[in-house]
Amino acid sequence: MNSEFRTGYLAVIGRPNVGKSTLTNRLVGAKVSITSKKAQTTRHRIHGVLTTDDAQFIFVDTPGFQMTHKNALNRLMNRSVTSTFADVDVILLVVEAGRWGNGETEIAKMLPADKPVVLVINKIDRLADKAEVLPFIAKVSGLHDFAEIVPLSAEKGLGTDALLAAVARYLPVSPPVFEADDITDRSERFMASEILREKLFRNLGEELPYGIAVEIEKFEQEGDLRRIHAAVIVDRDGHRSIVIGKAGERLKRISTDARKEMETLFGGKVWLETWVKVKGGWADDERALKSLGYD
Ligand SMILES: Nc1nc2c(ncn2[C@@H]2O[C@H](COP(=O)(O)OP(=O)(O)OP(=O)(O)O)[C@@H](O)[C@H]2O)c(=O)[nH]1
Repeated sequence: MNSEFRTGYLAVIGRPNVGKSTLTNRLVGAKVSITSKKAQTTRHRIHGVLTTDDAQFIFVDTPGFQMTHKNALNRLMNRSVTSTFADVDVILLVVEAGRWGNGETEIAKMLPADKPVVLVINKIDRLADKAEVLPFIAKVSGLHDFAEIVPLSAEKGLGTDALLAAVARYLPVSPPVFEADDITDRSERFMASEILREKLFRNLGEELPYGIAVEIEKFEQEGDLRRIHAAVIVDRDGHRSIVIGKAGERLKRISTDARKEMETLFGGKVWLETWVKVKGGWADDERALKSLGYD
């Protein structure tokens, strides 16, 4: 192995809708491995891993920034900031070409001084003339001491290699944490739980109970069909109704969103059964939804 191999943790942050998910998915794709070679040094959940010849990029979840809820930033300021930035090596702040608004100003205030922040200027495909980005770069470079500024289009895949090259420099020299190509159904299982978790975050917004977790209890494959049994685990009985929603509608929406994304990712039908479990005891009688999807 390359003795200069680098491995590090990255947080992708930014205002809602700037393209964080598009960027992360473009970089990571479905290639996720959960076989850790050594103890994880992060408290974060891993969103995805990209391994190249020279480096391993480990993308961590940044829930505070993934919520579309208008109070997401307040919430983040109150309690998530430290944990979002703890343990990562590089922060990728994503903005849209030509747009630096209040959201960006607020986020910039929270950036830690001791971590490299790479500014990603996304959606440059929208610019009629790519040179239009130059005055914007000049402007934003004065707003924070960015380690690098990289214009790109996450959707079109333009400039993403340049981003990786720019980011790799800030990762510590260290062997990979994850196996490079170990794509097994365990990794699909992992992706399934991450997708469901993300849908919970999105749909519950500010109501997201503390300590909520997802457990994939069964993951079976028959041809192209995957049968997945997932439990959403909450701390207290009162949290269950929050997740389930009126007449089970919320959990149904969450599960449908999750199933659709799983089907796209896995390239086949998914039969997803989801229910809510209160930590410490099963609540099968309250099983919210029996079978979803596979229509
Ligand atoms: N034109 C263009 N659109 C993009 C690009 N990247 C993302 N988008 C679009 O921007 C919208 C938001 O993208 P997401 O990746 O969901 O943004 P996000 O920052 O993850 O959003 P939240 O999860 O709500 O915080 C989607 O409609 C994307 O298709 C890009 O490079 N160019």
